[in-house]
Amino acid sequence: MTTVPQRHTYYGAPSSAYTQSRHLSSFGSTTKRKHVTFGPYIVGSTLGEGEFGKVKMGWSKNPASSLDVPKQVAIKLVRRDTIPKNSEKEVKIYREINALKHLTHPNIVKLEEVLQNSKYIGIVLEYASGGEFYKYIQRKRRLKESVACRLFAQLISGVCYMHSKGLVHRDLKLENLLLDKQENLLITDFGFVNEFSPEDELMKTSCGSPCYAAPELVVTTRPYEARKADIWSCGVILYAMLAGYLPWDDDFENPDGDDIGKLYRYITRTPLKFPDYIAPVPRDLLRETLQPDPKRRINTSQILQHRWLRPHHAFLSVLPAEWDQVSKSQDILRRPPSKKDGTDPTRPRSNCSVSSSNSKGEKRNSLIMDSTLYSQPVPPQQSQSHAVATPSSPPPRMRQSPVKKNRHSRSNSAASVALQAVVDAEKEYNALHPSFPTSASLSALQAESPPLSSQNTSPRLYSHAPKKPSHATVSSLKDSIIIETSPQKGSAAYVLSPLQIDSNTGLILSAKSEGSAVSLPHGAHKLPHSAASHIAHNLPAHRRPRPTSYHPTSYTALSDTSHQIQGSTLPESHDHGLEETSENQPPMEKGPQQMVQKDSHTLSQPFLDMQIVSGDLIKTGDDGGTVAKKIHDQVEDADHRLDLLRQRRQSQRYSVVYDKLFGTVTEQSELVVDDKAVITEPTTPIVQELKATQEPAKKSKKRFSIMSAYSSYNASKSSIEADQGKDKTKDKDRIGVEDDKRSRKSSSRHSSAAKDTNEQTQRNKGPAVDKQISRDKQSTDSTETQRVMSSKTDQTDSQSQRAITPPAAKRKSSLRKPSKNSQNKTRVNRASVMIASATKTDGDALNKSGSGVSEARPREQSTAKKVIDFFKRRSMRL
Ligand SMILES: Nc1ncnc2c1ncn2[C@@H]1O[C@H](COP(=O)(O)OP(=O)(O)OP(=O)(O)O)[C@@H](O)[C@H]1O
Repeated sequence: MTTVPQRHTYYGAPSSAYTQSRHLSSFGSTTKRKHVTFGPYIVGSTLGEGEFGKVKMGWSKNPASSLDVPKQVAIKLVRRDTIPKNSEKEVKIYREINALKHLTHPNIVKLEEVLQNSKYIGIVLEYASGGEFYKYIQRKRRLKESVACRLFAQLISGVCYMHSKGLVHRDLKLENLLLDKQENLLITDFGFVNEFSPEDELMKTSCGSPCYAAPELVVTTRPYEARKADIWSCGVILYAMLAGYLPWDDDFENPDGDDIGKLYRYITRTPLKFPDYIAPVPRDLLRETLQPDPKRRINTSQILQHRWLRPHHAFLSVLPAEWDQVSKSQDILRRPPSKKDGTDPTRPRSNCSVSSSNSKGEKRNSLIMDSTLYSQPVPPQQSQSHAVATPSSPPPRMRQSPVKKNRHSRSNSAASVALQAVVDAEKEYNALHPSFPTSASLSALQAESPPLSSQNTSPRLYSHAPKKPSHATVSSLKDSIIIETSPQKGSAAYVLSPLQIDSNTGLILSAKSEGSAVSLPHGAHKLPHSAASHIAHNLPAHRRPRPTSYHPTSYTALSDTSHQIQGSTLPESHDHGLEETSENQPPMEKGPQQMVQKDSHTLSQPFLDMQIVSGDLIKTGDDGGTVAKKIHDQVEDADHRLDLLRQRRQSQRYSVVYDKLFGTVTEQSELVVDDKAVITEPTTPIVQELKATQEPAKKSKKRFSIMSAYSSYNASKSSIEADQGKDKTKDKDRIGVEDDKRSRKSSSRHSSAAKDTNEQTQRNKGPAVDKQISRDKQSTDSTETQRVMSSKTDQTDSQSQRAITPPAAKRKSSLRKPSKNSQNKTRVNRASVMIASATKTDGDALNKSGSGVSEARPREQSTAKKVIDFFKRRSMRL
C-alpha cells in the first residue's frame, strides 16, 4: 500500500522558547497566513536567482537548543523537472555539490546539506549575509588598498586550497563572490569546477565569463593550464577591487563586449593600464597575474609570497591540511554524540515525513545515483556534456531550451555594468560640479591628510612623507614603504577571542571572547562605527565622502538581510514541491533518511546522499498572524539572543582558525607609494601569437563557440562577418563614441534595426550631444582620457559608427521597464560562458546559441536602470 505523505502542521515558532516569549495575540492579526518550509527549514525571501533557479533564505525550524537562534541558510532550489538526465545542468549541479562536499575553507561557501523531494533539489548553503561582493565594491566605488589586500588574500587562500584539492573553479568572477557577516569573502558557484590531475594539468574546455577568462582560453586551441586561468580571473577581480572597474572594459568599438573576438583582440593588444590611485606594489602583482602569457604568469605559491600580501602571510601560510583539521575540529566540537537513531541532534529536525520514494514509488534519489560525474576520471571535455561531447543526444525539450540563452556576453556581467555605471556617473557628476573632487583628487587629499583618529584603526595612504604612527613598524621596500601597524590592546573594536586548543587532539576546548568584540580575520581593522562617523563628521565638507555612494541595496532587498527578514516575501504560493503546513495539525517528526556526510565520498565515487523530504515545500497555516512578522520577531529575538550568546558565538570561522593557529592578530599594513601615471605592459611573444590568431582574415575560422546557447557568440560571428564584408571606416566622431562609452553600461541591447533608427536619431541630435560631450570632455580625468585615447588609436579597423548605439536611444532603453517576459529571464545573466574547445566545429555551437542573440539582457537592464534612477534622483536632490 502506498503511503501518502501527510501534510503537517507547523507551529510557527521553532521552539517553545519562542512561543513562550511571543504571544500569538501580539501579532495583531487573526488572518490565516501560509508560509513555506522545505524539509527542516522555513523558506523566506529570495536572495537571488541563478541559472538553476532561485536561492531562498531559510531558517532552521528547530534550533538545536532553546537558546540557539534559528540557523540561517541559503537554499538553492533546483526544480528537478528542469534538469534533464545527462544534461549539462545535471552535470553542473552534481559537480557543484560534489566539489563543495570536499571543500572546507573559511573563504569557500559551506555546504550544509542537500535535500530533495519530488519537485526540488535543495542545496543548503551557508548564508552569506554580507551580500554580493560586486555590490559591496559598487557601494564603496572602489576598495581601500588595505581592504582589497585582505579580501584578495582571502580569495587567494580559497583558490590555493581548492587547487591543492585538485580542483579548479574556472568561473571566478565578482558575481561569484559573496561576503559573510564580517565581510569575509566567500567563493561560491562551483558549477564549472573541474578536476585536474598533476600528470595532466591541461584542460581543453574553455569556460568562464569573457571579462574574467584568461586569453589562452579564448585565443588558442591548445589545452590550457586551468590553475593559471583561475589566477588570471583573480587578477581581474583584484583590479576591479582596486580600480572600481574592470580592466579592458573600455573598448568603445565593442562597448557591450558582445563580440568576444573583438574583446579578446582588445585584451591582447591593449596594454594593462592603471588609474593613478593604484599603488606600485599592487600594480606589480596585477601585472604578474594579468600576464597574457600563462607560462610567464605568476603561480599561486608566488602570489602567496608577494610582498603586497605580506601583512597576511601568516594567514596565507595555513596549509590545506590545516584548514581541514580546523574544520574537523569545529565539526567535532559542534556535534554532540549522535543519537541511537543515527540522526544528528544539531541538525535542524524535520517536521516532514521522510520517504525514499515519491507518490509514484520512484526512488527519489535515482536521479542522483544516475549521475556519472566523477565516476571515472573523465577528461574535462567529456565531463562537460554541453561543451564538446554530449553522451547522448539531448531530448527535444532540452534542445529547444536547455538553459537560458545569452548569458555570457561581457555586458551580461551585472558587476561590470554596475561598476562602469558608477564610474561614468561620477564623471558626469564631476563635469557638472567641477569643484567637486574626483576619485583621484580625493585619494590625493586622503593621502595628504593627517590621521584623524586612532592611527592603528584608520588605514591611510601616504603619498610622500608619512608620519610614523605609534605602534608601527616601518619597513622599506624597493619602491615603497610599508607601515605595519599592530593592534593596540583594547583599542581595536575587533579583537579575536583566544581559544584553548587541545594540543593532542586539535580540538577547541573553550572559546573566550573579550567583551562584545566581533571576530574578524587577520586583524582586519575595520573602523568602529563611532570612529567612522567621527571621521566623517570631522572631515571638511569638501573632503567628506560623497553622500552619493550608490547603495544598490536600497533598491533591492536581495542582499540586505534585514530587508529580507522584514519583508519576508514569501515564495510563490502554491509552488508544487513546497510543503504546506498548518498549525492546527501536530508536526510529524521523522528522522532524515539520508544526510550529506562530508568527507564520506570521494570525487571518484559518484554518490550524493541527500535527505529526502516528502510533502514538498510546505505552506504553513498560521493562526497567529503573518509569518513574515513572526519570522521577523524570531529574528529580532534571535538578535537579542545573539547578544547574550555572543561569547559562544565568537568562535567564528576566523577566530577559531586564527586563535588556533596564531593566537594573535596582525594588523594590516598600509602601502606608501608614489602615484604613477599609466603604466603599460610590454607586448609579449604570446600576445603577438594571439594577435596573429585574431587577424581579420582568419576571423571566419572561429575556434570558439559559446556552449549551451547562453552566450551571444552568434552576435560575435555576425559582427565578424560584417567586418569582412564591409570596408573598414574609421570612426571620426569622437563625440558619439565618448557619449556611447559613458552610457554603454547602462544601455540594453538593441536589435540592428533599432540601431539604424537610432543612428538617425543620433544624427538629428548632434548639436545637443556635442554640448554634453564637451562637458564630459572637460571632466574626464587624465587617466580616463588616456584610456580613451589609447582605445581610439587602436581602432584602426573600426566600424564603430555602425556598432555604436546612439546614446539617447540607449538611455531610453535602459530606463525602459523590463517586460515580464524579460524579468523571467533574469537568471540568464548569472551564467558563465562556456566557450567550446577548438575541437568543436563552429556550426553546431553557433546553431546552438543562435537563438539567444536577440534576447534581451534584463538583469543588467534593471541594474542599469537602478543606477541611472539613483543618479537621477541624486541630481534632483542636489
Ligand atoms: N550562500 C548564499 N548566501 C546568500 N546569498 C546567496 C548564496 N548563494 C547564492 N546567493 C544569491 O543567489 C544568487 C544566485 O546564486 P548562484 O549564483 O549561486 O546561483 P546559480 O544558480 O549557481 O547561478 P549562476 O550559475 O547563474 O551564477 C547570488 O547572486 C546571490 O545573490
